Amino acid sequence: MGYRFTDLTAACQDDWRAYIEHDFVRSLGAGTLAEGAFRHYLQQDYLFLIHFARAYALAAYKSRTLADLRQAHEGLKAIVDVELGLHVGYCREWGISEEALASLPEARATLAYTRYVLDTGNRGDLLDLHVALAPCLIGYGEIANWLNGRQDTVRGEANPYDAWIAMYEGEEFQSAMRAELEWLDARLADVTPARFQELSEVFRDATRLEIDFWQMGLDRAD
Ligand SMILES: Cc1ncc(CO)c(N)n1
Repeated sequence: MGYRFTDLTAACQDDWRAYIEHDFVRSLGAGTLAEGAFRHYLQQDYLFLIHFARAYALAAYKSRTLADLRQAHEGLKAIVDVELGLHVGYCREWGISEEALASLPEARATLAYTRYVLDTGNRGDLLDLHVALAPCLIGYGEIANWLNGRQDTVRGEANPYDAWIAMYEGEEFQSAMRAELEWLDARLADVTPARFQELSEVFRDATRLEIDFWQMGLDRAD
């Protein structure tokens, strides 16, 4: 007993590395990612963020304490008021209008991932839901930091995807990631080995679905 977040990544080390160090991420960092792949990813990520916001609404519903309710409320507000606004603005810079976003067909990888998170939260409790969301929030923060530590990563105007890295290395996202790590470490500290096993399966499945999300971008799959 006495688990913490790093035990979840350790329990699916190969999948976790395959997600963090995916070819999509590497080529985005090097600035060599095909524009069409990035555009497809951005469009699907708009749909992802809408369901991500719904997952925070579910977290509010699943909350037993005012502190948890507040945390879910803050997460929902951050996605709806800040992240989605930024995303729409960012898509516009890439020539994707809000009307185009509103009428997008949802790719299977987006459907699978977002509905998996919502189903896991519905089936389980608040901890299940947070563990299903952890690869998103903690993973993207770790990806930005991993990219920054690499020789092959190109920053500034020479990389058309520089703003994407900047968003996830930024203090706002990084502090949300640290808060999530703290919350998870506190909750995982007193779960039983059997419960940890259940949670590590949720974490691994969500991580595999993040891998599919990157691959969907590379393949422009629908
Ligand atoms: C698919 C996906 N995972 C995580 C994040 C981080 O919020 C995102 N925007 N999209």
